[in-house]
Amino acid sequence: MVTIFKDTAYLSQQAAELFVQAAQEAVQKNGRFTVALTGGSSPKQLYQLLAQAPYKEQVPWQQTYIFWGDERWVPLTDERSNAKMAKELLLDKVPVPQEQIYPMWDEMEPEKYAQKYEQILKDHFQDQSPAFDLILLGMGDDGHTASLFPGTEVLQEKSSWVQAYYLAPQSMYRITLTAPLINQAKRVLFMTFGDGKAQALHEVLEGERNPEQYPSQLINPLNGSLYWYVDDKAASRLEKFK
Ligand SMILES: O=C1O[C@H](COP(=O)(O)O)[C@@H](O)[C@H](O)[C@H]1O
Repeated sequence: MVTIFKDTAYLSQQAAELFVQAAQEAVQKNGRFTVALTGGSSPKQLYQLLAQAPYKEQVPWQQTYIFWGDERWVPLTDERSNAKMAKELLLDKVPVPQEQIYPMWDEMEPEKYAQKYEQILKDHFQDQSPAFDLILLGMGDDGHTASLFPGTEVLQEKSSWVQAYYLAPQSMYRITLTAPLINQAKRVLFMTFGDGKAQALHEVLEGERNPEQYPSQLINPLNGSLYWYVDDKAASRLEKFK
């Protein structure tokens, strides 16, 4: 489902509503809410809203488990860290138990940590299917999402849940949930704003299938719902969805 918003404040408000709904439903059904956060600029307003009334009081934080969709492989004190941003804008301001927060970082080799993170997820989901209640995603101007970048090997991944790899153009390691795992989610929400994303958004939603170039095309939950919340700038090249 694609929803086009005139302003990003309203878009983020609707994203906060969806977050609350997903959290309340999950807790009512299964006693806990499992969410993967995203990094980048797109979720910042959402995180600020969730840390304030009325949303702060509506989310069952004590039953919430926080994971990440991806991370730049930098310490948690580094300005580029997706976890640092979420911590400062949201997690330090809400009563989510510390032991239920799983940042994607440790003092070890990234590939080893990817295996460890996968095990953490296996322990969390145990014998249930690894279906996040909600995964938040952004999309870069190049069509990447999470750390699924154009032309990278991780796009071919069919079985593992978490992968880390060196992203040469950025001279850094990245760690990411893989598309097969993301696609198990009950809800996936992309938030995408700005002119810079218009071409990629058009290609992802309306272009020929080419996930090697536009990895966001890989995201299509098997049994869940896919939401695209976009602003009118990002939507400016869409034809079918207007
Ligand atoms: O590097 C990243 O970029 C994407 C997109 O970021 P945005 O600034 O365009 O919202 C983000 O979704 C991802 O988590 C992050 O690692």
